[in-house]
Amino acid sequence: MEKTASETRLPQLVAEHPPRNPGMALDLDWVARVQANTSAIERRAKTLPGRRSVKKAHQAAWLLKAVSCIDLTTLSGDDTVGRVQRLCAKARQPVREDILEPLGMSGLTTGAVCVYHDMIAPAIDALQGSGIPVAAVSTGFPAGLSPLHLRIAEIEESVKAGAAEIDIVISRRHVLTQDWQALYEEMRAFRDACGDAHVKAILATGELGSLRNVARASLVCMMAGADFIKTSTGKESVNATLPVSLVMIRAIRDYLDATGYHVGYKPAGGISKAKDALIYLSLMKDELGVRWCQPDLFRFGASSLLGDIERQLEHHLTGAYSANHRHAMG
Ligand SMILES: O=C[C@H](O)COP(=O)(O)O
Repeated sequence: MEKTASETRLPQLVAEHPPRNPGMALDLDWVARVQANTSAIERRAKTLPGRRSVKKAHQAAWLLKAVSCIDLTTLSGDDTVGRVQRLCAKARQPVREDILEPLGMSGLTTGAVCVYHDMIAPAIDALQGSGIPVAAVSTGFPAGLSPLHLRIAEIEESVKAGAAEIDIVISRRHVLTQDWQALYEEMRAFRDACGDAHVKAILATGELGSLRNVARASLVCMMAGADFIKTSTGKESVNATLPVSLVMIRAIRDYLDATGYHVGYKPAGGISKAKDALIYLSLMKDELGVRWCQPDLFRFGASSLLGDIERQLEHHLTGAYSANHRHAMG
């Protein structure tokens, strides 16, 4: 990505939103044709961290871009209203004013706040007037093994409670047994239950066995109307990785080429360093273009990334790092 200065400068916001992916009939021949060359993908992924993805002069702008793409997340059994309120305050003002002002930035927020169903109402209250959407994880997150009718009812409840985005988990067994029809029908039912709320399909890629399965599951979920495909719940032993990201991003590109519809991408789980955020953004730019570096088509699912980005921005301005407690998350 290290090209001319104008190419590496932060792209201006594009106002127009592409139409929502309506999905299409399940095309099993297309699914069967999908392959993934694991060694080539892993080779390419290995080169990504070594590259200086963004010129130093433009790093602050890209880090601010990364902040606007974060689904600021808390998904813990011990979540409380107080914790969610503090997280929402952070989503409204993700970076301290004294850091933002010299960078000429105001009105920056995270892309969304992501919580369990019970925390939707407190999050909506705390985000009132900010325009920040609440995303809810659903369908028996993280394993997705509760009865189908309960998983669908859970989506409906969360939409009724005001979640604008629903992060569903797929049944991994449908992928592991290559039952694409079952995966398609499940995803279609989830999408229908979401109504106007956007649906992110969590593939739990660390449990899918192969990159080819990741590619095929990505395609089937897009055919069934997923607005976003997302790597992980953050609870698997392997979460977002660069090889998996390459496969999913290329599936998004193939789907765009074939249908004209834009599907978003959300790597999630274990992304906690600013430098990793820059690698992901530069990967999106290289593979799909700058349009996919905006929050309606790209999100990070992350609970601790924001703190490191704020530290790096402060370092960019002052040349020094402050203590972690100055960048508390909630
Ligand atoms: O979807 C978001 C993930 O659960 C967050 O994972 P993390 O806590 O590893 O950042």
